[in-house]
Amino acid sequence: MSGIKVTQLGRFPDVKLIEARRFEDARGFFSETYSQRAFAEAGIDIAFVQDNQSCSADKGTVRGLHFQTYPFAQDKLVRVLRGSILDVVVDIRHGSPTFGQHEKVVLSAANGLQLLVPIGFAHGLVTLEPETEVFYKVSNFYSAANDGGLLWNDPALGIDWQLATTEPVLSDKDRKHPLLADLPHHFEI
Ligand SMILES: Cc1cn([C@H]2C[C@H](O)[C@@H](COP(=O)(O)OP(=O)(O)O[C@H]3O[C@H](C)C(=O)[C@H](O)[C@H]3O)O2)c(=O)[nH]c1=O
Repeated sequence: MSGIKVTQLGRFPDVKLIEARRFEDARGFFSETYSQRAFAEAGIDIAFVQDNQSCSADKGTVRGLHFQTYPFAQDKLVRVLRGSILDVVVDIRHGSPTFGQHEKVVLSAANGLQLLVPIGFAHGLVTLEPETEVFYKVSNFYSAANDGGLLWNDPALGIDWQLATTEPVLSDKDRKHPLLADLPHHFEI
């Protein structure tokens, strides 16, 4: 049975940690990392339309916190091909009892864990090793006009990124996102 194991990530019922079976032998391993059938059988029936991959040369690289707004809002299925990340999700659904709260989890090539980040959550990561490669499927196409963000180190979020230094490697864009208090009501429940 190739099935997947699905568990909830912390306080967020809709954020799922997914473990796909690894068939190990003397050569290494094989894994069906994504199967529309296995995911649907586990209650995850999302039509992914685009695959993304990023490589970060340095440990301590922060990417995020990102989301796309409607009509290009995206669910994301994130995994690590090489190295490891601390993956962070923040509930940005106004009206949610957990609005502004976050959960985080280590995803690595070694643990093979995947994270399903649904629409309504901002997503970010910090690399824990050099040359870390992240792969993720998304349920809507890229739209620069709908590219949203939240400031990674907003004190109101209280995220411990476990950085060895105070300054991460960061894009100029990621230095300029709004604070949670100033975030427009892109998502509401
Ligand atoms: C996301 C994306 C970007 N691009 C272009 C736009 C920029 O010229 C360049 C780098 O984009 P960006 O700096 O937004 O890439 P990251 O900082 O890795 O952001 C991503 O990583 C964080 C963790 C996320 O969760 C987002 O899905 C995603 O925004 O690729 C595209 O052409 N298509 C795309 O789907």
